[in-house]
Amino acid sequence: MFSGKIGFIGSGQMATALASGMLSAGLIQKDQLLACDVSSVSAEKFAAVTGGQICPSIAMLTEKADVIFLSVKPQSMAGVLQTLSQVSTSREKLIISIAAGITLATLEAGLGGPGRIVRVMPNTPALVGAGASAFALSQGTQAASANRPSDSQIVRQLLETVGVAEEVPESLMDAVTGLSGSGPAYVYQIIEALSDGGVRVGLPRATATRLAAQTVLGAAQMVLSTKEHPGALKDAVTSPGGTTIAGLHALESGGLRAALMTAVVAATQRAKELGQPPR
Ligand SMILES: NC(=O)C1=CN([C@@H]2O[C@H](COP(=O)(O)OP(=O)(O)OC[C@H]3O[C@@H](n4cnc5c(N)ncnc54)[C@H](O)[C@@H]3O)[C@@H](O)[C@H]2O)C=CC1
Ligand SMILES: O=C(O)[C@@H]1CCC=N1
Repeated sequence: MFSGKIGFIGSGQMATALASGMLSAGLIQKDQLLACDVSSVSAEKFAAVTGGQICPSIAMLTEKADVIFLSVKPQSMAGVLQTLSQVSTSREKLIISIAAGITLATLEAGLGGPGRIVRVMPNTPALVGAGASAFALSQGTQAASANRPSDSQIVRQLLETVGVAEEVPESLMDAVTGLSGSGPAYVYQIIEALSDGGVRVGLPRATATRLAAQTVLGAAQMVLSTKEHPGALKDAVTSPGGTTIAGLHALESGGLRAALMTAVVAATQRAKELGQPPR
């Protein structure tokens, strides 16, 4: 259980996934959840899905919340930081940015100096408790004291409630963004393509999609549970002269592995670009 209030500035896809995951896991109740958004459509959708309270302003949310997620697009961050820096109580709050590319230095500069600031890269499977997040702490985060956990412990608790969480040096946050932040979209394309393949060889669509998704889930669980190298697990599926090696040969001819590696590199590069100040 978490006893404080959690606020989201920006109540879109990722905020809704995190909030819903925390509620489903029983970490918080809906009366501990706040959000504010410039779009009333987005705010109302968040309230309808989560039951959280909508605040009319960033100032009001900041007064009430103990932990504040900055969950706007990177392009909207400068304006949010400017508004937040003018709310005197913001310096006491734990501020967690989930924006791709936005550095701790940019967050500190925008908020008027060092503070309780953390950079997190979550992903949308947090909605179903299967998220993969990484976080990097700024110098101004608080250590534990007799009556209070450290900011690091708070962030880890929030993220581990909705999946796995790794603390990483900030220099690796763009790489995390390119891999696990964007990664669910790569895997959805893989599942869709596998399903298309199943339909191509005669399976009904619903059956094909279910089998494809469960195959991805099962293979991922094998990697995590057995701790075997993925190549060794692949070898265990692959009979000499059998069906799997025929399929793997086709994947190699299509450049699947190179395409996935290039996707991670391209997304990492884009995260770096998003963190640059606009020209
Ligand atoms: N969608 C994803 O899978 C992931 C997104 N992120 C990061 O999360 C952040 C949000 O992304 P999404 O949820 O996908 O975007 P989104 O577009 O669904 O949500 C952003 C929300 O912020 C609101 N907003 C814009 N300016 C605002 C302001 N000044 N004050 C209050 N609200 C404002 C928008 O109206 C919108 O509802 C981004 O920085 C993104 O890099 C990180 C990991 C994964
Ligand atoms: O596409 C994006 O920019 C965001 C960041 C990671 C996932 N979605």
